[in-house]
Amino acid sequence: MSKNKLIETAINIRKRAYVPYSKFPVGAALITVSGKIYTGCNIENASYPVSCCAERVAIFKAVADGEREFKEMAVAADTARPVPPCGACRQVMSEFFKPTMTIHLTNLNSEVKTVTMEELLPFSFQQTDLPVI
Ligand SMILES: O=c1ccn([C@H]2C[C@H](O)[C@@H](CO)O2)c(=O)[nH]1
Ligand SMILES: [Zn+2]
Repeated sequence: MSKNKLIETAINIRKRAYVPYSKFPVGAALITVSGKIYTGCNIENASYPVSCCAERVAIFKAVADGEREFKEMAVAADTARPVPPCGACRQVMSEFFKPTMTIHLTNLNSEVKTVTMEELLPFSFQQTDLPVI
């Protein structure tokens, strides 16, 4: 799938967002190395902190489906600048995405900021930082 199609998919899945509290729908689309597409939207909760962002929904759907190798991601929201993923999502991305993997951050004005995982979360805490037990 092309970069533009992936972005279009991220924009479209915003329609499924469950956002009664923030009224701020976000969409994400993820391509696996095997060529499958996983989408995610944000899903909020009356207990606000239990809400989950679009990016993590897409990654968790893919991982639950047996996928662990990813190629490219797009994230879309109606923001003034290309939407910056939150810190929790950056950490989850860094668990599964290689440092060179590209993430297209976009908004509804067709502004796209393409970053690598390493640019999005440098010096991230990794499995290899844990002591060997
Ligand atoms: O990159 C982002 C930023 C925010 N949100 C969600 C979390 C919450 O539901 C709403 C407002 O923060 O947007 C995402 O899904 N992804
Ligand atoms: Zn997030």
